[in-house]
Amino acid sequence: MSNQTSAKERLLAQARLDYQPDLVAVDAEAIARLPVRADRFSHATTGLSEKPAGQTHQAAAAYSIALNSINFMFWTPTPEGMARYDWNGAGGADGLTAALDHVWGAQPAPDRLREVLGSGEEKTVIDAFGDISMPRRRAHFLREVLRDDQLEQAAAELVAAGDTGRLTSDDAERLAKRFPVAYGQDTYLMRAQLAVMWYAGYLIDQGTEIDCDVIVAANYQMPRVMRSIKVLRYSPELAAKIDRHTLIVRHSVEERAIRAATVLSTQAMAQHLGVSEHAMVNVLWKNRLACGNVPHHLTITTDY
Ligand SMILES: Nc1nc2c(c(CN[C@H]3C=C[C@H](O)[C@@H]3O)cn2[C@@H]2O[C@H](COP(=O)(O)O)[C@@H](O)[C@H]2O)c(=O)[nH]1
Repeated sequence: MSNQTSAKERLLAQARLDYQPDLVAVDAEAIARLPVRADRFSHATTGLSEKPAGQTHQAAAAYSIALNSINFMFWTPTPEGMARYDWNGAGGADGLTAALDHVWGAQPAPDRLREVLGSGEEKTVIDAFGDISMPRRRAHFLREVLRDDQLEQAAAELVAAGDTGRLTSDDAERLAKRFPVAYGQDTYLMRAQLAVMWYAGYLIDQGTEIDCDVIVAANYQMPRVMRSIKVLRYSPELAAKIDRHTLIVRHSVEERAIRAATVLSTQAMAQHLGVSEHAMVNVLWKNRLACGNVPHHLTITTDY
């Protein structure tokens, strides 16, 4: 592993180490049978262009970074399994986005966000987002991101990277280094890459050509979708655990196996279909509600 040059290569290498096909296997034959329909694939449209933060590249980058610092775990364990996060009728990440927009207000710059959520106090998160899991952790993440002019500096860096026409996992790794608490704890850089992908999606919506090279699959929705389309094959024991809503411990062999298989199958599917990995994940993400009530694995984590 001496000549790894990019963050993406490092995270693919991590996935190969964590891969446990006895627990979760990538089904190469199922992938080979996927119909090639390149017309269905595109970048993620996030609606950021229509928001106040969409008025400038700098503000859009800041929004992408702030939002994704707390884009994780939209469920809470309950005796029956779990309860999903909801904000005024919008569920999961969509609910978070709606609540964040409310705090952000009408100005492009993140000043109001800093005013309302910069203190690091748990109560500010509960007031802004309602009944959400891990409010203390989210408050700490926001405090780090909103400290001094760190967010503005990180946004300026992302804008400069975007100006080169190419955004990659290396830009996500830079975010993880700048914000070790909010972004630096995940070996798969899931939310950091999502931040980069949001900004890339914004630029593409603005008509800018961007080569975006990230893999944002290691969350709880992607493995669920991939299981339902049979691209991932779970061991009967692990499948039963997930179906029974048994918690899967963070960093356990099982959790790492799930995340690894998700990353590797994203790469394999994208290669088979001749599309980028972010477009691959985006089409699965958009169709995640179509796989009915297949449960997702429950890991208490701030990574995704
Ligand atoms: N690959 C990929 N993963 C994504 C996103 C998003 C937010 N995007 C949308 C929001 C508004 C716009 O329409 C965006 O498209 C959240 N996640 C991850 O999923 C999990 C949340 O799932 P649920 O509980 O069902 O919302 C959580 O781990 C979160 O980190 C994405 O776009 N791509």
